[in-house]
Amino acid sequence: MTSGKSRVDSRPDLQADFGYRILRLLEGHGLAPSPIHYWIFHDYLQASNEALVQAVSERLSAGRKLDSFVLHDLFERYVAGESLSRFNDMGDDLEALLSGIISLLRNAERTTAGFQACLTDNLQALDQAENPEGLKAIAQCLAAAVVTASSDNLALQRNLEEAEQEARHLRLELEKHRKASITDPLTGLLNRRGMETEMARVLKVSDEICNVMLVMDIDHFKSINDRYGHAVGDVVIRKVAASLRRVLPPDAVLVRFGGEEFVALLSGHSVQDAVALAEQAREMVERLRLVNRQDDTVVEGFTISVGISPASDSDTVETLFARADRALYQAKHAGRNRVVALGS
Ligand SMILES: Nc1nc2c(ncn2[C@@H]2O[C@H](COP(=O)(O)OP(=O)(O)OP(=O)(O)O)[C@@H](O)[C@H]2O)c(=O)[nH]1
Repeated sequence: MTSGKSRVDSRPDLQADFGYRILRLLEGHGLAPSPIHYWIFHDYLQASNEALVQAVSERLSAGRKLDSFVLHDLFERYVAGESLSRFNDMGDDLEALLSGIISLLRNAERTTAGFQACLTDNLQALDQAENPEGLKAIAQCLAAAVVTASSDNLALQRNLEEAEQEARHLRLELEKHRKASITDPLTGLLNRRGMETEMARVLKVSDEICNVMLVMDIDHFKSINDRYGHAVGDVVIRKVAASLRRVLPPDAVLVRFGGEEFVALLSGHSVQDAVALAEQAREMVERLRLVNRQDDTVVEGFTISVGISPASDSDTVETLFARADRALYQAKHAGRNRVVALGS
């Protein structure tokens, strides 16, 4: 087995050819074309994962077997642990898996055609058989063809079932990792990575609708951390996030932008609506009281400032954010614990 350096071409004929090369390798190693097996050989042939290529090459040059157990282990070590962005490429791998399954079905078609040809030949021979010896030979030949065809079919069925099960598992994993990669673990809100995709989608689909962005920041948060400690600071961030979630409409895209800063995109709301909602959120946060369980002291006096800007038709997430952030700066500059809206 050798590792090719070429990237997979997106043309369907070349993709199918690449798929066939992987399937031939799978066949050569007596492995089912399951997604994980497929993936390992795919990355190996593509030489896209250096550590994996090295691990596979070492095994092969040491004459060690590549069985399903080894491939699952390689997957855990060198593929599943890679950066989450790798999961975005999984669509391509699943597509390749599909072409693998199609090729399996073609093989099955060929087996069935071969079986039919054997039946036809033997039926003709049956007409011409003149003695019991000849009949016996035909019967033996037919029996052998039936056994081969049914064991081929059984193997195919097993391979397809295994592939289907793993494809389902991969799809669930993919969804789990996709969600984790765009979620902020402290608050459960979208993180910055999710912000770009989700907000760009809203801006794109709702050209005719009024979109408004809010940028919200906890005031003097550094002093909360300094006075009560980082753990209490984290609880404050969570409480503020929960207040924002409660006040803002359920379809608002709400993001923890980082640290103590949050961003929301409202769709189908005027700037006046956004100001009213921001005022509600500001008041709710101002009223929050938190008891520090370590010494029973009450943590209070935290507030938020909010900057608001409506989106124009030509806005990207970045340009809209820059304006709403400017409004936030004005709110901070004017004394904090307030809402400032541009273009209202
Ligand atoms: N507890 C906690 N603190 C964080 C987290 N991320 C960032 N911080 C802290 O948040 C603080 C942000 O402080 P600054 O950017 O100076 O802003 P500020 O004190 O809120 O002041 P203004 O924004 O001007 O009102 C820093 O001390 C960071 O260390 C986090 O996840 N948890």
